[in-house]
Amino acid sequence: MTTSFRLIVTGGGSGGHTYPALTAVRTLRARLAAQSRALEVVWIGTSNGIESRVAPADNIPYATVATGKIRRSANVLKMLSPANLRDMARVPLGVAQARRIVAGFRPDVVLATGGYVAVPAGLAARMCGRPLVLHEQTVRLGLANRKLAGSATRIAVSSESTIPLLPEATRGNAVVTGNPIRPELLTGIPDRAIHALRLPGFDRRLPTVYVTGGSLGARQVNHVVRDLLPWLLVRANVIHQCGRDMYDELRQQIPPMHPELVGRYHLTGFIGPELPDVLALADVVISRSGAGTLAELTALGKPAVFIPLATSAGNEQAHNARHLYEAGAAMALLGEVSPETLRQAVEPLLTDPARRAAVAAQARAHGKPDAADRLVDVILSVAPAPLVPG
Ligand SMILES: CC(=O)N[C@H]1[C@@H](OP(=O)(O)OP(=O)(O)OC[C@H]2O[C@@H](n3ccc(=O)[nH]c3=O)[C@H](O)[C@@H]2O)O[C@H](CO)[C@@H](O)[C@@H]1O
Repeated sequence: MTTSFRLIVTGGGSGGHTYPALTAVRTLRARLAAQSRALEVVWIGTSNGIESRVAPADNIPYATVATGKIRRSANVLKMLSPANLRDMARVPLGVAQARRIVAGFRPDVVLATGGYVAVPAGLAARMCGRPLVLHEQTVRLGLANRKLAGSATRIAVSSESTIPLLPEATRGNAVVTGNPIRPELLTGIPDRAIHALRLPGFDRRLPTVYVTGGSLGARQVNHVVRDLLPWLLVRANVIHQCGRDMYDELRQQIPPMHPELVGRYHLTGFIGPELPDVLALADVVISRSGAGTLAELTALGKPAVFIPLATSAGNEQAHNARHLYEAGAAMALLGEVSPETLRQAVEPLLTDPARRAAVAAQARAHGKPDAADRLVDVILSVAPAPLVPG
């Protein structure tokens, strides 16, 4: 092997920030291995976010730094709440800790994928003079990436429509890569999901609906699906991912139903390694429109009904959902969210296979399955040239 490549990756808090980073690390590792180079990597994340489980499971050395989650509010008194003041005081500590890690490891590149933990490591990259690549999953920059944009060597974005929204001085550094998705998501096998999740009551003559509220689950999606279950389960099998924290509460609220219908329903907090197979089994998806899920569903060409998070900053999820809806690539609840509006949106996808196929084809046309490779191109392009033994 010649010289190894050193990467610091930082980002997390939710699946949306974590999985693109993980996919970039794996893709970079494979690319370097093909050139007989090794990857040395350290992930700087939070102590309890999804990344704290995902990175060690992939044998990626993991470090935490003090972070401050600033709770934004128009109310000055709320901004100055004890929790916010305590968290703001942690930011300089986190930067000092991240700086020690960056100075000691001397990475060729620092990759930051968003979430408040990315701020100290991104600032440390600049202080130590290391190239910083940001990756943004959504159309408008998240808070962490906005803070770091001026320090970035390159800003990798998921959509062309992000570039005009960047601070003017940084637009020249923007590159459209798309949002990396885990390659294994494209290789699922439906029958494996039936065995792995133990679904003997599923009726294979019926379509299967996968319900997902994003990595943390979504109470609104859970409730509207719960209320539509008696209607849905007559027509479909349902796998319902509701979020780890909401599982116990929701389990208690499932309406009493005929045992045959109950057998067609599977409730779970989080789908781990079975996700590729669950997606392969799904004929229709009911989902929040977070950027990660959207990138995955379009790459797979899955017909979906989106229920956007209405309060997300800049109404990001509604924007995502509307964009696909207007292209005929998804159904979306853009106004009232109720069991009845969900029924109206999902019924044509369940009962009309030609309609389902048409929406699926449009969805696939919006996918960018090569985003990880493009992001790795950007990372390699800003790295200092490797030392070649003379
Ligand atoms: C509530 C919130 O703040 N949502 C934001 C968060 O979404 P959040 O992280 O929830 O959602 P995303 O859709 O971006 O990503 C979810 C990721 O988790 C994975 N997954 C999900 C459920 C599961 O059981 N198993 C699993 O592996 C999905 O496959 C996907 O890779 O980050 C996104 C990307 O910055 C933003 O667009 C969202 O607005």
